[in-house]
Amino acid sequence: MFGKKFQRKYALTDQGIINTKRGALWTVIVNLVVMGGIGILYLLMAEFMSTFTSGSSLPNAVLIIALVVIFLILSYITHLQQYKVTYGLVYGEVEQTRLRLAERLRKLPLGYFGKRDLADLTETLMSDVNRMEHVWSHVLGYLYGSYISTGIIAVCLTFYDWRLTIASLWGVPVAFVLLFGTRSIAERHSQAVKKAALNVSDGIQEALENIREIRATNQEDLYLAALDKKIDNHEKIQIRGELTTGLFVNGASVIMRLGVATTILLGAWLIVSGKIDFMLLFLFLLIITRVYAPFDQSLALIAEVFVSQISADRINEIYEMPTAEGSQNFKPQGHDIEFKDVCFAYDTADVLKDVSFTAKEGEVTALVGPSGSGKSTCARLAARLWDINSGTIKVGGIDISTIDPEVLLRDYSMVFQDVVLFDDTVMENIRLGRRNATDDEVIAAAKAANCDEFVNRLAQGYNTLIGENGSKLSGGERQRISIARALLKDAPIVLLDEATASLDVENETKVQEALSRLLVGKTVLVIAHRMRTIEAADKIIVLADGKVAEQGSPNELMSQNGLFSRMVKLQQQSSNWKLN
Ligand SMILES: Nc1ncnc2c1ncn2[C@@H]1O[C@H](COP(=O)(O)OP(=O)(O)OP(=O)(O)O)[C@@H](O)[C@H]1O
Repeated sequence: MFGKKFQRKYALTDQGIINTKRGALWTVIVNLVVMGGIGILYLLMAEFMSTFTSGSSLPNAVLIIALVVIFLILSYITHLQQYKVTYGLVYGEVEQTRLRLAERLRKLPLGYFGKRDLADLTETLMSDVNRMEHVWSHVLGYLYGSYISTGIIAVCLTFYDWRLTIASLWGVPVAFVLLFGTRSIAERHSQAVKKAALNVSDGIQEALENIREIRATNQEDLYLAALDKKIDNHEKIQIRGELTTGLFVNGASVIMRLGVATTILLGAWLIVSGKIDFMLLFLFLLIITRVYAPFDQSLALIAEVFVSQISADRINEIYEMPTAEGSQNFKPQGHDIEFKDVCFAYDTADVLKDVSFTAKEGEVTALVGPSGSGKSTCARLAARLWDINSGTIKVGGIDISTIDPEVLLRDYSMVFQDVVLFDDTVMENIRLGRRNATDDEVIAAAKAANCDEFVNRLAQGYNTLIGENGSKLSGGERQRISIARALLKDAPIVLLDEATASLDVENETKVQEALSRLLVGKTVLVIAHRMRTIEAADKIIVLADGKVAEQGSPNELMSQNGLFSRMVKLQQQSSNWKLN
């Protein structure tokens, strides 16, 4: 009952499955204790009845009180224990599940994040886990414990009268068969509700992210109307879903309770025909009122069990996604980056086709080419941010697909177009480059990246909070923080993707000076549209449509009169830059 399939079905951790078993066990104990109370009530009633009918003496009051007190104490202890196991331990399970998800996400290749949108992932981490929490705490232990205790009670009752046992309990399996038979309908509705809810959160997130563009293009009304439509649709689908599950759940509850009617009818007939006495019917009536109670609670939440299946599937999808793993032992012979026949596609369309080149240690290798030719993709693949489809990428002779990305990235400093900053101070954002750097080292790197000038203007200097993703800073300031981070890290491989694109000429010149100090002796892969940025490159790889069109020194390429020389000439028309 509580095997691996059950664990996967409800996305439980190993500890979670143990807790669920405990919850079910304590539910069985609670239900049996309550049945014991009903048994005491029955015995007392039987004694009183025989006093009235045969005139025997009344039962001993002390014994009655003792039995009631024992029942109350047992009931209190078992309920408390059941509460602790089913509710208390579930919070630990929620924590473990979120940590396990976060750990998985940390190790997933970046390609995964391109395929699933962030609102969807946040939904899994927050709402899906919350929904599972409700099922773990309110349903699983109660439901499975009730199955077991009802089975035990049914066996005991057959010793009294098998006919009445069937008459009183037939409704339970029939109700559940009906409910699980209509499960696919409920699940379909749940899926539709979930999709509509995601559409709403996507719409809200999109509106918040693009608020500037929406205002700038006067699209507010249009956006709100579209969002309104999504919210209305969600409401409509939700009401339809609630009605459907309500119908099935209440139908099942009514069928279960029909057992009371059949027990009374059969019991009355058995009494009239002299086969049982009234007290036995009374016992059955007492018991069935209690047997239905835990099922009622589970039935009310059964819709959640159905919906939870979708949440569990979404959680399992993250658990089961192959992570980017590899050896912890990375001892390359130097840091040459070698691409050999590399093919890569983000989805189905090939972005890189048989790309081969070597970026040598101590040299600056520049990737140039038209927009969309695959330059940034090459830089990302060089750091194993994605895994390639075929070919090999080696660093210092070691295939990087065999190395744990976290270990590999220790040897990389990266400055990309899309700078990622955290809602923390300037100091801590730069320190991300090297966690154990002292304040003085951070400030030295910041000065080298020309951050000092704008940091001194901030209210709390280096201790100023810069907002979500550095929203309080300009594009150029954010880029300089990213460069300071790379300077601080001082890794043997440096990837620069449009690293100075957001800087004005004066700042660019200063930062280029700092960068040129950083780049000495390193393996540098640089991407820039502005030829000025790559004029000092030792080697140039020209990409066109995902293929290497030309490669060589700048002078060699200029003399070939190919794509590179055309690009340089085009830029010369708008500036006076000259090669050599
Ligand atoms: N995350 C992604 N998912 C799917 N396709 C992508 C992704 N990133 C880039 N692409 C596609 O891959 C191709 C190469 O993109 P890439 O960013 O490498 O080009 P690029 O040469 O760096 O362009 P640019 O000079 O404009 O920055 C483009 O067609 C782009 O649309």
